Amino acid sequence: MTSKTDRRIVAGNWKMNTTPSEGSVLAQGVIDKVAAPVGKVIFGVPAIQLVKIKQLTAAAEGYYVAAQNMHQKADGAFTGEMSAAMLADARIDYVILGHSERRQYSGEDDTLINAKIVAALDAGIIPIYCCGEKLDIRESNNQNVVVGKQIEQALSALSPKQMAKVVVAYEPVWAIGTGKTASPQQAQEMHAFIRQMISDQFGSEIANGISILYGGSVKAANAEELFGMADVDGGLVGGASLDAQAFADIIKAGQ
Ligand SMILES: O=C(CO)COP(=O)(O)O
Repeated sequence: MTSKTDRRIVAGNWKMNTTPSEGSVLAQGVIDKVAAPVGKVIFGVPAIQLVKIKQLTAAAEGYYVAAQNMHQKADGAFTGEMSAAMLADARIDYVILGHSERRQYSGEDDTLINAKIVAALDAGIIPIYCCGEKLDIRESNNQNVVVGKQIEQALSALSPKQMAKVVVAYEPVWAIGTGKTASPQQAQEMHAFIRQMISDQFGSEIANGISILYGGSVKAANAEELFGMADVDGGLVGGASLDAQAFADIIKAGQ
């Protein structure tokens, strides 16, 4: 049976921050501070840094690299886009898909995100699928309805074999970049709900093997408590992943 430690992932989402020079210093700083992380550590870096950070992490056990987006089509006249095959050829391990900032600023919906997830899996890239509700939905206590629908639209058409590879990140929009964190209990409730949904459709073995990460104002001070919850397998960290010491402390939280 898969244990919580097997599912452990701490991923940084640098978003549109760091120049290539700064990014290399940041990634190396983290690697130097945490030589053998428990579980996996992922750097989600700007496209221009993917190859360089992959080279830098190649010799560092436990470290992986994620793209922050990807196009759903195999190739063609899509100026400015990047395909799954390009990521696979560069040996990029993961791709963050469906982040709320892409939903908000680039109009991505779960039908499109599903197509991207399938394209990533076909190329051997692991999707980190982001879901999460906005503040008004949380205030009206409809978070399970909204997140349930996101999960269903983005993931329910996958085969069990495909689903077993997906990483899910629950990122309540009201907690992203706001300094407001979901309480450990709120995170646990939603993560348990997501795992139950996956179990209902794909079976308990697949559901128990999947990593479900929490994202939204994770920092060293709250990581241990959040990651200590039964269904919180780690984090997708924005702002705090831009500081080597802060991110290193989060990687080590609760270990
Ligand atoms: O969006 C996030 C990670 O993808 C979370 O960002 P913050 O950690 O800055 O709130």
